[in-house]
Amino acid sequence: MTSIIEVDNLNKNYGNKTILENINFKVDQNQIIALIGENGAGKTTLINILLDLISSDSGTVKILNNTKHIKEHLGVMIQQNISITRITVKEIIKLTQSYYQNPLPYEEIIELADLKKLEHSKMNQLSGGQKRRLSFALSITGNPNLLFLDEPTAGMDSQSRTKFWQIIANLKNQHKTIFVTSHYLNELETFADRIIILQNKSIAFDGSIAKLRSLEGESLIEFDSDLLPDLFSSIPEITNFKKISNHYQFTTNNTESLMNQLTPYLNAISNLKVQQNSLDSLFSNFNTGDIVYE
Ligand SMILES: Nc1ncnc2c1ncn2[C@@H]1O[C@H](COP(=O)(O)OP(=O)(O)OP(=O)(O)O)[C@@H](O)[C@H]1O
Repeated sequence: MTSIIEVDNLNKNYGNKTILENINFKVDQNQIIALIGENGAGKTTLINILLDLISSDSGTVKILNNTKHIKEHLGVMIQQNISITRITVKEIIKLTQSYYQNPLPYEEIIELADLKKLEHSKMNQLSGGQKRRLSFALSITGNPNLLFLDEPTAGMDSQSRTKFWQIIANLKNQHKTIFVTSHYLNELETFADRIIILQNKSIAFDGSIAKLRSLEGESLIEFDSDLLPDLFSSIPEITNFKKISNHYQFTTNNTESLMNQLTPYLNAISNLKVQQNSLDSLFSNFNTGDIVYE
């Protein structure tokens, strides 16, 4: 299978500050890839390089095998909302359609982006979440094979977010590839096939959430206790250990054995919770060291 994105030995500096160092990855068709990292990790910089909006210092990027008319097959939702006074939602979508040879039909676009009720509103009269939906509408107008979405659901209410992700899942079922950054990790956890973590300028993890769980701990165990941390911190089944005030948080790949070891202390423990490790907690514990006290 040919890769739809190929990045080799990519490096980017701003002045004497290194932002991205030796970035390598490939993306195949028909996947939702989530790029995650803390604020300032370099996600937008990487997307902007992939889109050829800024240049790298070294390395190569191949998008859609560098075929002609790449732009015809690319959809982009950048982080900033664009707003032009006096132009309506309908006008800007129609204008955008005119740039493509085979755009999606207008009715389908506004249906997908849930903009029917707003089609005669002026762009600058839209709320932040509505502007995001318009931005999404414009990104899919050309019926692209590859979609880049930078913080697509920022500012959307929870109903719009749920609907948005259902649409993205449908687009994937139509063999589209979606490359997305977001700080809403619970959304990515449900929909992303692959997680790329950017940390310390490099790709620190690249794989499925199942792989991340198997490395970092399948289960998250939490409880409150005044017992001393030394009682727990050396239990070998713990992959990550965190204590914040009297709140304990463990991750493990062997829940049963760990629970057995907690049994003698149960009457000194309250609010015990055992759950599958979420992407949110996997990410916040990722590379923080095995034992953390705050
Ligand atoms: N034009 C620029 N000139 C100098 N430094 C920049 C420029 N653009 C970004 N940076 C720096 O590059 C780093 C990466 O920024 P970037 O916007 O790519 O991060 P990000 O992971 O997308 O962050 P966020 O989650 O906050 O959107 C930051 O330290 C930022 O200050």
